[in-house]
Amino acid sequence: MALLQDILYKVSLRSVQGNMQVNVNDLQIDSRKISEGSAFIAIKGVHVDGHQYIDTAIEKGATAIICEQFPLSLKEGITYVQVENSGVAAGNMSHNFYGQPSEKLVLVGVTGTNGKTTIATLLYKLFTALGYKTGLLSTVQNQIGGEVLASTHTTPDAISVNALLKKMVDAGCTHAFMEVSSHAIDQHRISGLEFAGGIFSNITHDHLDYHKTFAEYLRVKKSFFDGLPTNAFAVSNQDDKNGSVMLQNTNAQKYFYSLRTLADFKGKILENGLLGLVMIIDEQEVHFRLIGEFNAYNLLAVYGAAICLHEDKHEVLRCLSVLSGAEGRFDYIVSPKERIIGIVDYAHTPDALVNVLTTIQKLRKGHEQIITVVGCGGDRDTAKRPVMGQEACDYSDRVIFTSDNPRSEDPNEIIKQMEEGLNTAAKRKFISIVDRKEAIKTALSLAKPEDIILIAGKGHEKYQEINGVKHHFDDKEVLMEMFELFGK
Ligand SMILES: CC(=O)N[C@H]1[C@@H](OP(=O)(O)OP(=O)(O)OC[C@H]2O[C@@H](n3ccc(=O)[nH]c3=O)[C@H](O)[C@@H]2O)O[C@H](CO)[C@@H](O)[C@@H]1O[C@H](C)C(=O)N[C@@H](C)C(=O)N[C@H](CCC(=O)O)C(=O)O
Ligand SMILES: Nc1ncnc2c1ncn2[C@@H]1O[C@H](COP(=O)(O)OP(=O)(O)OP(=O)(O)O)[C@@H](O)[C@H]1O
Repeated sequence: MALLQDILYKVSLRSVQGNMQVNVNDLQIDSRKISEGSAFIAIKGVHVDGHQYIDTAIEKGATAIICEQFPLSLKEGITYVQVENSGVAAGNMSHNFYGQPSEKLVLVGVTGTNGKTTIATLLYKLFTALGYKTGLLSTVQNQIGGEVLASTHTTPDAISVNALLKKMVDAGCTHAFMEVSSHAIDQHRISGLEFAGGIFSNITHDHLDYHKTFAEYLRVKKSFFDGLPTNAFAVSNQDDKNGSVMLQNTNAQKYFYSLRTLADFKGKILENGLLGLVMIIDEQEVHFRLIGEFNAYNLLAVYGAAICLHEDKHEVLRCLSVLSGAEGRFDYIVSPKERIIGIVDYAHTPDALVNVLTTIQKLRKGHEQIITVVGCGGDRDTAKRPVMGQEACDYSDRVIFTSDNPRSEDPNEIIKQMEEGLNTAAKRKFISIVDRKEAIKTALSLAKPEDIILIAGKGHEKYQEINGVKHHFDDKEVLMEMFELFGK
């Protein structure tokens, strides 16, 4: 419980009708979650305008309304607060309501098209290994010093973020690492948070269904760094075309990592194989369990951030060397008899798919086939479908197009779009099997000893979303079932 006036600290107010000295029991941006004595923040969303639920919220017990426009008639006994931007207000108000938890933690945000989960998870594991009680907010899961909480978003809404950060403070966490998605930046889910640092991994074509243009996507990502305070650090990828642009207007202390040029955190890959990476970082040769060049970048980003947080470099490298990555990220199992390698990977963007396939190409001995099972999600960026279809064929010997999370779309239509524009060579390599389990089964039936099967797109997910219903589905589980079924 807190005073409305206190919760509105740092919020740009336009006008107020009613008493600011009322106690607020709870804060909500969703009228369906309102309880007695709550404050309801009306936000104009992508689908509907929250302002239309103001009266419903009052009927359910809201006593304070925060909005951009007052409703035509105001109800007695209710405090109405008009703000410039409800999304920004939601961020600041949540921060205040939950006792400004980000200021009591060393909070680091990770943004970029690919690598956020891996980097944030590695930081969580590293700082835990270094002896800190640590929190994590990620696509795969949220963690509070070892306690695992389900995750619904890459970056939850402002209220949930602050509630989770408060839980971390209450549990005695000193550090928190969180993924910062472009949707979250745009929707002000991180407004009001005090970051000790920000990390940029890379930026490529993605989420243009939401941001419309690449320039807008870039601007949104960059605004995260523009908003960092002077005492924060910003660590960026020098080898990404937009790595410098990302930090050009930040007030934070700038640092760069690179595998190619001189940088604050420079790495060199000596070996890149199925047993992991051998790298030189800061003149120290280290063996890592993670696989592939993109993970060399992730490791450098993590190393850079840890150094910015004044950790001892030898300790950091020692701890990093034994860590595995995030679940469903280049997660592989080998069949007992025929040594078929099954890789489950979350790659669901054109860039991530090429990355994982080129990594496999580099790691293969040469005689094995690469069989890829891949689909594209429904109700999301459609432009990537033909691109991913072609890429899968370019970098594999056999490809099976299948269903991902079709959501409200017809999976056959999605697959058709993946098939559109395939070149002649690609047309000879693919088949389409809409049922994902059947597709994996077929991949196994095609596989000869030591072949490599990549199942891309869903990684850690334990479900397949069809028409609003989440059906249990676990790529790795199906893969193991098929290894057994075929006795390979
Ligand atoms: C497209 C998008 O980002 N939508 C997010 C957005 O919802 P919205 O704008 O559609 O909300 P809306 O339905 O228009 O409603 C507007 C407002 O009215 C309120 N409302 C609505 C109905 C009602 O009866 N009463 C009521 O009060 C809603 O609570 C909301 O505050 O704001 C909600 C609250 O923060 C989010 O949960 C929701 O995420 C949806 C579920 C989603 O799927 N988002 C994805 C695209 C997303 O955010 N992904 C990124 C990761 C991307 C990546 O890197 O892969 C993420 O951070 O997870
Ligand atoms: N630094 C990187 N550069 C390019 N690709 C990467 C990088 N790190 C991981 N990947 C690839 O992208 C996939 C997604 O990785 P990860 O989950 O860490 O990214 P993410 O940014 O969190 O994505 P999402 O928000 O969609 O979960 C991985 O499975 C891997 O194939």
